[in-house]
Amino acid sequence: RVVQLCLRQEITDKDGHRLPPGPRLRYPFLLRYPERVLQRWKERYGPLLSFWLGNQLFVVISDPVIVKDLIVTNGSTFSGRKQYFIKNQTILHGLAVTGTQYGDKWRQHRRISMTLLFPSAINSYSHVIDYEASVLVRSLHQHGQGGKVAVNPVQYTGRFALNNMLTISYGTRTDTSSDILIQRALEFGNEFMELTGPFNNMVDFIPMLQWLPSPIKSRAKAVSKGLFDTYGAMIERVRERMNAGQDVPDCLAKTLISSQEQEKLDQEDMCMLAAVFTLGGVHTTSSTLQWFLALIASHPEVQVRAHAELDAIVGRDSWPSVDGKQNLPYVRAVIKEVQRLHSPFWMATPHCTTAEFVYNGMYIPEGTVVIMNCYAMHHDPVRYPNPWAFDPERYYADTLSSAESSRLPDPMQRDHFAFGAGRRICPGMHVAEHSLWVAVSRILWAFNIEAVVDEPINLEEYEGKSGRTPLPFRVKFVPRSARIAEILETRESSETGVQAREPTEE
Ligand code: HEM
Repeated sequence: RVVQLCLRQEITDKDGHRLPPGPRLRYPFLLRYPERVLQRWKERYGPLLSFWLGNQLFVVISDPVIVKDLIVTNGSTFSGRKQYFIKNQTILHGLAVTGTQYGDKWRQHRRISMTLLFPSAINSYSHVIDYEASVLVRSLHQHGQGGKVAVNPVQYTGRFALNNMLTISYGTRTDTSSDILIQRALEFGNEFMELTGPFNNMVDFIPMLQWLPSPIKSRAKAVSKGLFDTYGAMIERVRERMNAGQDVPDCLAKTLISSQEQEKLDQEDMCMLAAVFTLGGVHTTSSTLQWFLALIASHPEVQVRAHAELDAIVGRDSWPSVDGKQNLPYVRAVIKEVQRLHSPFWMATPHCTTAEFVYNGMYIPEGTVVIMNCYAMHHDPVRYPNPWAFDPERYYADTLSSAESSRLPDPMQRDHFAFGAGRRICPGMHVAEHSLWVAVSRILWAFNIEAVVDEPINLEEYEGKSGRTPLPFRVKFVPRSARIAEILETRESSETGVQAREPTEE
């Protein structure tokens, strides 16, 4: 019996189809950097492999064509979510779109959140993202004392991403990067990413452990309570403002409150729907910006090329416009290359089968967790020659947005898989791309981003088990022109139309 518990279980369907090949042992969890293990297994067992963690069967896809065949074309079978004990049951209570089982509730919650995330909806708040980008660049300039002092960018990228999400979710923003709400939201985000890796928690795969008290269970409960308390209170604040007849800007909370009865949403639904923008959109966008800064400071030759393009097309008297993407193909390519080389999620978010399926003679049972192995796909030398190099040139001629690219008939032509695939593809991808564009193009326009002597930036290791951020690092933001401070000054005086939080709640 003990041997059985340690060995792979070979199961077949009624026609004798076997599972995709995989390692002979059954594991209780996978250690840190599981993508490296999966890469080795991919070399050994091929682009569709299977393995067991405790009682859970996983299938790992490392090939874009198989992703398309299974997750996109057969989305009706491959769009479930495993109800992980820690992530989905304890923290998210099976909600928050990302944690919701495939079905009517997921459809309803995804539809509601999309009302704020469609490209047409973004137009109504793109001026806010524009404004937040100027706050970001100005803070880096000020706190970096014009390039004299090295800066750890985490608070600044965090505030940029958080304010964008707070605006969309609650029509509000925070004023300083040391604001307690920013700290708390970033801490929740980091803790959530630490606790919710797809392979790390033994308790997710050995059910009897779920009955025992454990530090990880306590931490998960604390995050869950924090999410409900913080975001629930913020919804109530919007409700109070609406009840008092105040002019509340259009935002998710307002949509939820206005349609609460019609959509039959309870308080848990509302909290988790509102929380997901902050959970899904802040850590991801902020970490992509941090990887951008880590990579660009480590590759001066890329920076020189980007600056040459900016000088030739935009000049130094005004900065890149919100819709100037098509005129700056190299800067646009830098963003895609950052997302390829350092996607925040190497495993996307695991899908789960809602029925059994046979693919090329291999059996995938109902309830199998299906992993898109972005790490392997993003480092495939056939699709990306010299795959470990940071080389934006490879995307120079790619004029498509990531959403357009995800719909290409040939999956080998898709830009990258950082936003996942199929029916669960990231609904925030339009706003994420928009935010990344304004932040990256303007930071590049404003500064030479320089590594600090004797402080090497680590591009190999990272923090977070589900979402990845670089280890702490510092860079210098050296202004590229004497007029930058003046230009930033005039830009930041523009109106946002959103409310800063009341100081009493700091
Ligand atoms: C660079 C930024 C971002 C990255 C890399 C990213 C990545 C992802 C990935 C990989 C998934 C899983 C897709 C799948 O299951 O196939 C996902 C899902 C999701 N993302 Fe994003 N995301 C980003 C920004 C955002 C933003 C800004 C929002 C909200 C405004 C957001 C909200 C969501 C939601 C709600 C889901 C769950 C979708 C579902 O299960 O149906 N994300 N994201």
